[in-house]
Amino acid sequence: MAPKYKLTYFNTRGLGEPIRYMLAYGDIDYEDIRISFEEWPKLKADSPYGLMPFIEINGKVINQSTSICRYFAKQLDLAGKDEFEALQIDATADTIADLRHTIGDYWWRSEEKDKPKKREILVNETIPKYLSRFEKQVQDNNGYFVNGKLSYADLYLAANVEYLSAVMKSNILDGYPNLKALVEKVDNIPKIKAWINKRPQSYY
Ligand SMILES: N[C@@H](CCC(=O)N[C@@H](CS)C(=O)NCC(=O)O)C(=O)O
Repeated sequence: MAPKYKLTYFNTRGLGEPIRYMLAYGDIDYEDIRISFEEWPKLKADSPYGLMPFIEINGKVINQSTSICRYFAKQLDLAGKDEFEALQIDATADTIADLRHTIGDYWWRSEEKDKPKKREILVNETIPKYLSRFEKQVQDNNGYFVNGKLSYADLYLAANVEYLSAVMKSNILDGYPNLKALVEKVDNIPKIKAWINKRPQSYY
């Protein structure tokens, strides 16, 4: 029997969307549980490490969004054909997660008075540092992050772009044509496209 999955996260894209992309790509059935910011404090103490997202798999609860993506990626043949390819894919996804964490720190965990300076550093230094390297990697790999074929790192970028662009209040991929083309390719995979068309609306 197919495992029973329940994914719990805020009603945002944020750290939940990469997992939802994997589930959509694999056409995997799951319960998409969305917790409001008001409800969350009541649930926090009973969650693993007081953080979301987490997934329940046949009654067992597991945290860490990127690990959960990788778990599904392995089942969907998106995690590499051998150990070295898997390492390249994992390193790419973890680097995207690093960028997301830095942007998240600025937006969610900074004092208002510090935000303008932090934003300036992000826009002028941090984001270009990451995206220019990603751009070259995709250019060198025939339109994908690793070895010219789709992997979960590609889905991971695509699933993060709207959230990060919402935080930065501009499309973070402007000026990076290879990354834009990659995201468009991923978002046009029929099962991903169907998910994008039916998913609940959210700003972040
Ligand atoms: N490394 C973890 C980070 C989890 C995390 O920071 N979750 C944030 C949401 S974006 C959270 O639950 N914040 C609520 C809180 O701190 O109460 C992952 O990728 O799953």
